Amino acid sequence: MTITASAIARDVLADADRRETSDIGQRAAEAPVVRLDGVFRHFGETAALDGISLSVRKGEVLGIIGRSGAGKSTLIRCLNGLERPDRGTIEIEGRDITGLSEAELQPLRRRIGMIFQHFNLLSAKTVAENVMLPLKIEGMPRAERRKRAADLLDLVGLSAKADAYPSALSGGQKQRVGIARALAARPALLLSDEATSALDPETTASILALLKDINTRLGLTILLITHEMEVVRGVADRVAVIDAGKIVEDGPVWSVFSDPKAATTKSLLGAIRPSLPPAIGTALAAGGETVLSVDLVGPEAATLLPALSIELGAPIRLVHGGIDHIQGQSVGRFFITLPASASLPQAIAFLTRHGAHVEATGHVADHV
Ligand SMILES: Nc1ncnc2c1ncn2[C@@H]1O[C@H](COP(=O)(O)OP(=O)(O)OP(=O)(O)O)[C@@H](O)[C@H]1O
Repeated sequence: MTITASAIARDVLADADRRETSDIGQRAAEAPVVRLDGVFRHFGETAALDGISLSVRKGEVLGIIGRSGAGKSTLIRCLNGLERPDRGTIEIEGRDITGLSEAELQPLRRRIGMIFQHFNLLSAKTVAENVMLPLKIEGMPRAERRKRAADLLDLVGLSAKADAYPSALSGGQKQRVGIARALAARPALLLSDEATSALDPETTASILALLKDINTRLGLTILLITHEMEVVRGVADRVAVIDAGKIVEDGPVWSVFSDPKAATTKSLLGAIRPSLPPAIGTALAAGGETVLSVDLVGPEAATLLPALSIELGAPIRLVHGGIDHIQGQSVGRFFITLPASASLPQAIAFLTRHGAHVEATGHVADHV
């Protein structure tokens, strides 16, 4: 579905800018939208958060990924003030929220729009009424609320469903309503808590495309909490991997995907990063073949293998892998074998000279 640029996009942007220079002030304009510094939250012996330091810049989409029990929910609860850290600071738009009273937290919570796995829509209210609810709580006049809800439903491509009830919507449509509602109060941050986990892959892709569209057109900062690398890959600029309450890896998505360092990252990437199927590896090794795994990021990923063939004067065989495109980068991961006549050291030297990371497995000695 294509969502055309609408007045709401300009309106949300203009409003966000006004807030920045008036309500929040110059300090906030320069500060990250979210900043955590040395945040600890222990439950007895369990370190749910074990010294988390993290910043989310304005306009950035940050994916926080971790397995079950890694500390994601505790992090979310700390961000919206439902949980207080034992130690450390949490700043939202430059303001430390850790010492604030419940009353002081209320306006700050409105700066964070949230979307959830199970949508959390009110079943007795129509789609438009659900979107208007945060504005009603804010005290916005009814006519203004209706106009803003209509604009937001236009933004998420659901104008035709304004008067429908949630029970008449598909999961993807419900999440679109959730997104419209989360944006109603013009938040500084959209916090997505496993928002696509209950959706099928196609609907997930359309929701991620919508989030990316909103991020691009409105400059909205988005924090995605997920256990799925596909979600991070689809929409995030940067990914932070959380494990046992610690950030074990943090970097641009293309970089982490092409060269994961932490064991947790490698394991989480397992399903979507090509790895040589064991049966193929075993068969090749039994046949005395050397398998090279070759990782390369950049435009050369597309030309590297033909160039290697020319260098060696012999055909090489691609047995697994290919080129992925992440954040505009070509991320190549290939598994190749060389003919027995080719020089393995020459191949490795050539690939390394062209910036590839190479590992040899199998009957390496046969070639040397
Ligand atoms: N209120 C609590 N009391 C005791 N232990 C807790 C509490 N909340 C969280 N924990 C523990 O802290 C750790 C982190 O939990 P958390 O719910 O933050 O993980 P998670 O990454 O959100 O997991 P999931 O993806 O399964 O929701 C877990 O070991 C959990 O058992």
